[in-house]
Amino acid sequence: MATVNHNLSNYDKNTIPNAKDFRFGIVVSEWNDTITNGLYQGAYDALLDCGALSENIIKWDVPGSFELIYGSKKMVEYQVDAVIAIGCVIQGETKHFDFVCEGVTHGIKELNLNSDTPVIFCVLTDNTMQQSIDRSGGKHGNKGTEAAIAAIKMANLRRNR
Ligand SMILES: Nc1c(NC[C@H](O)[C@H](O)[C@H](O)CO)[nH]c(=O)[nH]c1=O
Ligand SMILES: CC(=O)[C@@H](O)COP(=O)(O)O
Repeated sequence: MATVNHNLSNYDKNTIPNAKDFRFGIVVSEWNDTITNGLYQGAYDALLDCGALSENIIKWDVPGSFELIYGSKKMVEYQVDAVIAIGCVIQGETKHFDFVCEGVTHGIKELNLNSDTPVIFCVLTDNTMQQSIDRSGGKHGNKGTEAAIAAIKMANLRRNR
């Protein structure tokens, strides 16, 4: 279901495990930082709202979305319960968009396959800046909020399965 038809940023805390015992690593791309900062704030606020402690949320910045791969790998080694990789890739004039999106998607998939720590994909891949604005605290919600909820659920699955 497309985001425009369903704002997934609204969550019911009664359906989400308490996050008080989990440590989270958040890796944030500096490209399009007005967007990525909005995504980070949405994720941070949701983690706290669901019981996470601020001292258990570690934030690292990387230059661009492609560097989320290495940054997330290093964060996994930091012994957190889940990693959130935050980026915003916006179509430019060339095919570079395609390669960055494909690369970061594949890289984060590999991290999930090859480590025991869930890495949540919170990378916007948009055609326009407006689409990014709408999905980082705008009319279509905040993908950072959604990523935080996914991180809590996956950290809980990792702990209890
Ligand atoms: N155009 C965007 C980029 N490009 C930079 C790459 O992510 C990477 O940092 C560079 O290729 C060096 O390895 N990154 C974004 O996050 N968003 C963009 O729109
Ligand atoms: C995703 C990108 O790297 C892209 O925004 C860069 O813009 P351009 O394709 O015009 O060089």
